[in-house]
Amino acid sequence: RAAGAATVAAAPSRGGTQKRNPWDLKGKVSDMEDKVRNYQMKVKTLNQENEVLQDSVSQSQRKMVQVEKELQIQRSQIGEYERKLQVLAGVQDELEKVLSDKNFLQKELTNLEGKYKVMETLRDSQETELQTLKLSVQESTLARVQANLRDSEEEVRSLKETVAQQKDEIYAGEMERRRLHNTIQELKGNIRVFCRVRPLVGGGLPKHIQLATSDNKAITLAKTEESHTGKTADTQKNYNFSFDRVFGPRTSQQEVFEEISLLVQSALDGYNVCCFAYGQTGSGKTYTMEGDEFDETRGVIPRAVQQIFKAAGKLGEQGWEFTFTASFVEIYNETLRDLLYTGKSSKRPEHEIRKTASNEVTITNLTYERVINEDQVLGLIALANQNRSTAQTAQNDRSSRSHSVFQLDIEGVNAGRDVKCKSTLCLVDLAGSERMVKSQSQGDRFKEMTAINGSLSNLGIVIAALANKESYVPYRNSKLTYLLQGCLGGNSKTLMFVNIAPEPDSFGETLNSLRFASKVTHSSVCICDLSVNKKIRVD
Ligand SMILES: Nc1ncnc2c1ncn2[C@@H]1O[C@H](COP(=O)(O)OP(=O)(O)OP(=O)(O)O)[C@@H](O)[C@H]1O
Repeated sequence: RAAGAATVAAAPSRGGTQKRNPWDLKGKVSDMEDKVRNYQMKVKTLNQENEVLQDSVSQSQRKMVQVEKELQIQRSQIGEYERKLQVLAGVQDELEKVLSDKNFLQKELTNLEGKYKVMETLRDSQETELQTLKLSVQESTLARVQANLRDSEEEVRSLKETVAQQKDEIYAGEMERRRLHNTIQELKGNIRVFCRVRPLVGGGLPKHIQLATSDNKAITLAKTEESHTGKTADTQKNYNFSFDRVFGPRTSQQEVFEEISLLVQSALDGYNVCCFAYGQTGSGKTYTMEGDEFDETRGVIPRAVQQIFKAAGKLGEQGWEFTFTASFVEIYNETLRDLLYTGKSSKRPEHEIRKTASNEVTITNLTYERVINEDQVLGLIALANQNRSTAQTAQNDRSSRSHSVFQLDIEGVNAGRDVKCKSTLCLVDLAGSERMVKSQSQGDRFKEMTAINGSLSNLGIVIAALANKESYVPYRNSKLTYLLQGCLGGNSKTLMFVNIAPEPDSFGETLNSLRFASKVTHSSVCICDLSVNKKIRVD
């Protein structure tokens, strides 16, 4: 306002700076009016300006309020930012920490990488070293193994030589054993006769039969002859016989078999072996040959079969391989019957004895069964017995009147030695040898009797001819001897059991049996007193 006042004071008056005369009051009033107007103008202007200014002040105040508001907002934003900044500072601290951690880890990593590289280098060098070591170890091991191998080969070679040598020795020993065994058997006689006395049915010992206890080879049959006149004393006639062995009524099946087992061994050694049981019905032939089902009372056939398979198994260790073929045939009325036949009875084939080109005896249409063990053979024996008993029911007492022939063909091959052996073990249960009064026999019975007598006496003749080494042996005179031709004679071993019944009423038959057997064993020697013989009734 001072400036405004100054401006008013300085406002030009009319005529500018022309000074009014002191008198000129009018002029002076006009001037003053001019000045007031001027001032009023100026006040107006100033008021206007003031209004403008007040407007602008209120505007500015509003703006200031606005600005303050904004400032407030800004402040609160700044506060917000400051909080965020604080948070960010915390985050930054965290980040810095992480960063420093990262740096630390980075350093560690670099450190570890360095170490890893060192380790890698170490590993590489160690691997190279190991490789070198391995190679050298392998080489030395290889050399050692090769040396061991050479030693082992040498050892194996020498062992092989020893084994071959031992095998040779065993083989030579086996051959020597066979030779000696055969020599012993030949010394004992290729034809032997054993006598076996059956126990009395009620037990005890028969009075008319005396056995020599000294050597078990003699048997005496005593017959008391009553005085015909009554004036002289009764006389006792003794009939003495000697055989290769006499078995008393108490002899067990085992003891009997011990004697035969040597012959069974001969069969495996390649010699034909034939074992007969001769005697009247009920004298113990079947008991001797087959026995019964109990272990201790088993007879020759099951024991022989057991021994054969056992011995074959042992010879197998020395390179021998055996094949066994079994057959079982019955001869009844000079007719052959297959005891192993299992077909229909209506289709039962007929059989003929034939000789092959190699002079071997064979029977047409007969069952020849390959067997590999004892049980199989025992099964066949059971089948044969079944077949026999079927025929027996159809024809009473038939088995006593037929011969049954069990044959086991044995073939041995020792491929390593290029040797073979072939033999037959023949075990025969003969028909009952009792004679019948001709007048009492008619029809079929007569035919049977003739057939039995014929074949048994022919068997005696054949064995006697063989024992006497006669040039002609009448094998073909009966089916039995024809069938057994291969097993009798030559190097074959023949054993005949003469079974005798101990009952006094069998005296005649017993004497006949002993005479028959005696004829076989001492064919050229007559032991019995023929004059006495004439007095004995044999029917
Ligand atoms: N040594 C013995 N010990 C005990 N019992 C025996 C003996 N010998 C035979 N026996 C018995 O006597 C009876 C007749 O024997 P076995 O059947 O063997 O005679 P066999 O001569 O074969 O007669 P068959 O000619 O009728 O066949 C049978 O019951 C048998 O068990």
